[in-house]
Amino acid sequence: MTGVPTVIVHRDAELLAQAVAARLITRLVDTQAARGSAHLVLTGGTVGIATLAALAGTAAHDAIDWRALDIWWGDERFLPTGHPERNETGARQALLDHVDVDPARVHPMPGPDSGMTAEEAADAYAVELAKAARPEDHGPVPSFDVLLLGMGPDGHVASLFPGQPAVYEEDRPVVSVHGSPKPPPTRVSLTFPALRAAREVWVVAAGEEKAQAVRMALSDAGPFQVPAAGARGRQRTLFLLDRAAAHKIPPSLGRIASP
Ligand SMILES: O=C(O)[C@H](O)[C@@H](O)[C@H](O)[C@H](O)COP(=O)(O)O
Repeated sequence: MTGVPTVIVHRDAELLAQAVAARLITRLVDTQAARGSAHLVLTGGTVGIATLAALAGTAAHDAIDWRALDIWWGDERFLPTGHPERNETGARQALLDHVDVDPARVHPMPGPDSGMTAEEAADAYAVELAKAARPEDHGPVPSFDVLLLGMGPDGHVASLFPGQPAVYEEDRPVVSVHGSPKPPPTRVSLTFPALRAAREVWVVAAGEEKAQAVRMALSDAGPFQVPAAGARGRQRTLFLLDRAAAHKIPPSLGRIASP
């Protein structure tokens, strides 16, 4: 797990989404050039989906080999396929329906229409992740090249909410979540062990309401109290923020890029 995250601040939420999309193109193109394929984990939330829309809106997205990209989700609302509140629905509408992905390499988390409970859906996703893992990966999930995370005002990432059972999970890569403080109440989420298998974790946050959680996540808060404090990649962790979300960061953090 890496040490101190790199913080990059952009003028506003719109530029942040464009900049993260551009960064994603470069990262995925470089990864595919080096290894022929890549694993990307998507997030829900307004900033996460805005990033996908920005990616769809730039012609440069065709530099990515969409047929050689495995797409996963960090969490999912436990709702039927096609439900407007599913993270998958948002991702398909914003991006995936507009690029030539290989359907066999798009891995949505199952919903209740699968006939499974949330627990069974979590177990099924863990099996799918394990099938995609290779011997050189660190554990039962692939070494995700980029794992995107939005962050809530309480510092939650994926569906790992402060003090809830899922933040204490250290063995299973995927769990069900009940009683989520952010509706809907039932979800499926990657756990910290799965998040930390990623080569790079990118926490993307915008807005004044995130500033205190950003400050705590970059200071000495613990991951159970502020889950974003536990979201760290094996090689690199980025906090990609707009100025409003960054304005409470302690000066002690050192130089912050602010294009
Ligand atoms: O299912 C979800 O809701 C997301 O995965 C969640 O983790 C989201 O990314 C954050 O709550 C930030 O959402 P906003 O960007 O909309 O504040």
